[in-house]
Amino acid sequence: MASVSAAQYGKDNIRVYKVHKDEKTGFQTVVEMTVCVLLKGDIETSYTEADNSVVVATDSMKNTVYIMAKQHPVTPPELFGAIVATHFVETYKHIHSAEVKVKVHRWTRLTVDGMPHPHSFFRDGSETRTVEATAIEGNGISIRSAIAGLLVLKSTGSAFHSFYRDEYTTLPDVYDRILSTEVDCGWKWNIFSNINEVESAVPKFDNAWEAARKITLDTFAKEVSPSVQNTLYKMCQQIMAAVPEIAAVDYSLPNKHYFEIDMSWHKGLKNTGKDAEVYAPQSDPNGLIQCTVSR
Ligand SMILES: O=c1[nH]c(=O)c2[nH]c(=O)[nH]c2[nH]1
Repeated sequence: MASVSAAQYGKDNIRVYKVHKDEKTGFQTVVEMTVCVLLKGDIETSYTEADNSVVVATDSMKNTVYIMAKQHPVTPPELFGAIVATHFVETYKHIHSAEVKVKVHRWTRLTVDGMPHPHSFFRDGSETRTVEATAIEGNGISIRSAIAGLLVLKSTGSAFHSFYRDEYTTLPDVYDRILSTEVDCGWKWNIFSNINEVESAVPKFDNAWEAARKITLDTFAKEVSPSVQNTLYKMCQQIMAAVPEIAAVDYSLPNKHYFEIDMSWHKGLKNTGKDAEVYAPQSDPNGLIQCTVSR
């Protein structure tokens, strides 16, 4: 008889919105999130014997996320994720691990007539702030914070040459190219023993996110990049130095290619090398450069 060697289940794509209304100033602040909850524990019999008595319904998980959002702060997402994850392992004796992913969508306050508007917002790009908080019974809470979907491009200040050449190589050395990527950058915090430790760390979460975002964008802009690999590593080093409480930083960067278009066939038009102005953006295939840097 085959046995279950790994099992988890939960609710994905739980969409939640919370508004904070400041009665004094009349200003409202909004948070929109997409949450995923995955539970592990003594649940094998639900798979092997149709024993639903061990199944906390995924519908109940959705309800729990709504109730937790009402009863607790939803910011920073690290704290909210840790609260929800801890709830599941503490509430159900047979659940030993809960992984909660919180993806925060951007609602940026509108400026109207030069003033921040009290209750109107716009979606500022597809970037999200994401958190994976995992509570494991007896083993504390692990948290990975991340920036995802931050699309950037530089029109010069990037090169790629002197790479390995063999009979499969057609790419020429390039000393001036376009560099574009969609940043996925994560940082793992040292393990928290319990929810109180996460609460004490609250001011650090926003600071780390701001530092990682600034370092990523500043380095992308300022560095003359010899490769995605090296630029990514320089970002990792700076984030590790800026946030002492993290154990590791990881990046996953697609290299979104922009191809030169040879127009010499049309009346000798010059559009390559230093004359390149019109390019063909490629949707696929793309390079994919990943790295994790630890202490
Ligand atoms: O920055 C780069 N890294 C690579 O590994 C690579 N490979 C490639 O074809 N172009 C690039 N660019």
